Amino acid sequence: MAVYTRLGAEEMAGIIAAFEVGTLTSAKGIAEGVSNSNWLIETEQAGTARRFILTMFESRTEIADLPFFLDLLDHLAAHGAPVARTMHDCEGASHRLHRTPEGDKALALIEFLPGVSVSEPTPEQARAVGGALAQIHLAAADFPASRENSLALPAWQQLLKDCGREALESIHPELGRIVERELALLAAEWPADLPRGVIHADLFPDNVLMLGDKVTGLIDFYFACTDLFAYDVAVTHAAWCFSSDGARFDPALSRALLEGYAAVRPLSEVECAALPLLARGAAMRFLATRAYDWLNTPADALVTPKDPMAFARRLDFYANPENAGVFA
Ligand SMILES: Nc1ncnc2c1ncn2[C@@H]1O[C@H](COP(=O)(O)OP(=O)(O)OP(=O)(O)O)[C@@H](O)[C@H]1O
Ligand SMILES: N[C@@H](CCO)C(=O)O
Repeated sequence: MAVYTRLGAEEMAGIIAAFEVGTLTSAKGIAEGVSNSNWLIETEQAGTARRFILTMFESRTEIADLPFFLDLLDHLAAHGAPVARTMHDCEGASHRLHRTPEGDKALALIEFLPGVSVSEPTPEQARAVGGALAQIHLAAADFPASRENSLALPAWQQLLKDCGREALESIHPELGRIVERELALLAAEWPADLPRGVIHADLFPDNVLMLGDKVTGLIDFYFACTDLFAYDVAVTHAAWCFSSDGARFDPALSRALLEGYAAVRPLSEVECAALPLLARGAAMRFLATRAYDWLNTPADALVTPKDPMAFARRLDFYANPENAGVFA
């Protein structure tokens, strides 16, 4: 479920009126998603039905980061990337604050894009996703703002330290040892001088809308930041090329994703050479946040934490020298 804040009908009509997109005709809470509250909004304007997504940002998103995220959507859409534009309100603002019993929360109204998220991607779909990822890397080249990656190596180290070795070993007896070994290697060898720019940083299948083999929407840019392009390729590889439990690697998806990316933005030799290590980092990023959530989510919480071992298995795969050829 992902509607954390209740909005009454009059309240919702008032919110939508401020965006001047017509009269509200329906507002339905969206079940998917875990971080924010989302509604599918329908309005009628001059006899035409229009659809939008209303997002209320819950505690995980810093309001100070919203101009970066929302201006980025507009920039990418204006450069022809499959990304939803934000609807600006009557004062020209990309987001508004709304008073709720838990304090002021930010709201944004975003263009509705057609498409569904695939759960069993085909190689042709992976190829299209690789191409769309490269497209946003190129399209963001002249985006003027930047944002530090708040989930880079120092954050993984801190999150895993906060978990504690004993707690990690309660998830799996080997996890403490693996994390210690891998964090040391990543800290020693993380590349600093590869091409960088704005990256999505979380391009999982549930953040891509597709119709057949075509990408119709890249969504959920709320981890977007300025970091290595090849790291974003590694994140997307880890997210798309395995069964969701991480137990099975699919070489056809991997080949197609990498070819799709390279067809739009060829990777340099140094970027290709760094991919095996960056993929270990990508697996560690999701292992760290998932392990932290696994250990710190109250049993009666509305959301079920995701399995950290699914990314420990991917890490194991990427760390195995026999699999180095995957990125060759
Ligand atoms: N621009 C859009 N057009 C159409 N549908 C959208 C759009 N943005 C979001 N959605 C729908 O809303 C759902 C929830 O959105 P999203 O994944 O951004 O939620 P979240 O809680 O913010 O993120 P997450 O669960 O990844 O932390 C998506 O699965 C998708 O079905
Ligand atoms: N895509 C992430 C959740 C949001 O960062 C995961 O699967 O762990």
